Amino acid sequence: MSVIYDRVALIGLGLIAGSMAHAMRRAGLAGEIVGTARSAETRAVAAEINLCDRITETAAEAVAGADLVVLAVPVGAMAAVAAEVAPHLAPGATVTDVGSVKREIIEAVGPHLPDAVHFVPGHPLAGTEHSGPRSGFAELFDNRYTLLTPVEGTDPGATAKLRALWEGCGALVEEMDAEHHDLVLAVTSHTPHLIAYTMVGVADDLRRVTDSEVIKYSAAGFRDFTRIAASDPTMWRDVFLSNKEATLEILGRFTEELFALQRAIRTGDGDHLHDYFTRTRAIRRGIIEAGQDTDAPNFGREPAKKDGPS
Ligand SMILES: NC(=O)c1ccc[n+]([C@@H]2O[C@H](COP(=O)([O-])OP(=O)(O)OC[C@H]3O[C@@H](n4cnc5c(N)ncnc54)[C@H](O)[C@@H]3O)[C@@H](O)[C@H]2O)c1
Ligand SMILES: O=C(O)C(=O)C[C@]1(C(=O)O)C=C[C@@H](O)C=C1
Repeated sequence: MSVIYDRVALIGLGLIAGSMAHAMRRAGLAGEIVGTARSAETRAVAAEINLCDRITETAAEAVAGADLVVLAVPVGAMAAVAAEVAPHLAPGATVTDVGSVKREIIEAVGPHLPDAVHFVPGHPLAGTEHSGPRSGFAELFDNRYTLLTPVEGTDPGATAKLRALWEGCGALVEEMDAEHHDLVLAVTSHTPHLIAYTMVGVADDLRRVTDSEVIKYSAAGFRDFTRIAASDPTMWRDVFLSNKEATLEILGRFTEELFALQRAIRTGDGDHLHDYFTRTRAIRRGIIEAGQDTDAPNFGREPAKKDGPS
């Protein structure tokens, strides 16, 4: 594969930016990768593991002369970072982000950017519960979707170039309206995370079951919940605060279904439970048939990675 952007600036050097750096290098997609992070410790680790070709102290320095700028910080920090880099962006550059929520980022980031740059928001649907500069790996995006949510009037050439970069990183790319993205992700990612956080919280609260019993006897289902519930607290706080409406809508539906199942258990309605579980089993089979097998090595089940500073 050949170079798509001469200089890519990564703002924030955690799981996603780190994985992009590895994936871009794997395929030779960037002439130069420049990275920056707000903490000196993160920058030092990134330099130590040679994550980027160059590390700068400030975001302003990182974006100078870059033809692609990737905002890879928590959703709630996107606007401030955009405001900081805006005066230093090269005319004609593309700015993208990797945030898990799209509408609020577009509203918060868009107004800071000069007319002379292209803003193409994005979201790779791939991750792990780890964070920080040591957690990234080149295969993270392989065969996983990245959704681009360009706003009306975005230059199709800028979107096509970003699509090529993500494809070069191994991703399957689709375009989607930001509002719809936020609803879909509330169903497939945000609410499931909230449920995992809750279930692990319940186990923690249940004083009749000791912590050591939770650890010793944790069955596979609960273990999966604990992996998800170990995800970065700042990232997930921002996701829920930013995707409030869609998450609350899905949570409302979830609660209704939960009450129906609760009632079926109380009244001994085995048919209801059986029918329900038959329907949900078919969804899992559909995911596997579509090639998005959650047991595949790249579905958040990579060998343990160390969390680094973030
Ligand atoms: N982790 C996932 O599974 C996943 C998947 C897809 C998208 N995302 C999105 O990608 C973005 C980055 O997530 P990540 O998992 O790489 O996070 P991370 O914690 O691994 O890295 C975040 C980086 O942002 C920096 N940062 C944190 N707060 C900041 C602030 N206030 N100002 C400037 N920099 C700040 C940190 O120092 C770090 O370098 C988030 O917006 C997240 O929603 C995450
Ligand atoms: O496997 C995981 O750790 C994830 O939860 C990754 C996951 C997801 O929900 O699928 C989490 C948040 C993102 O915005 C994208 C991907």
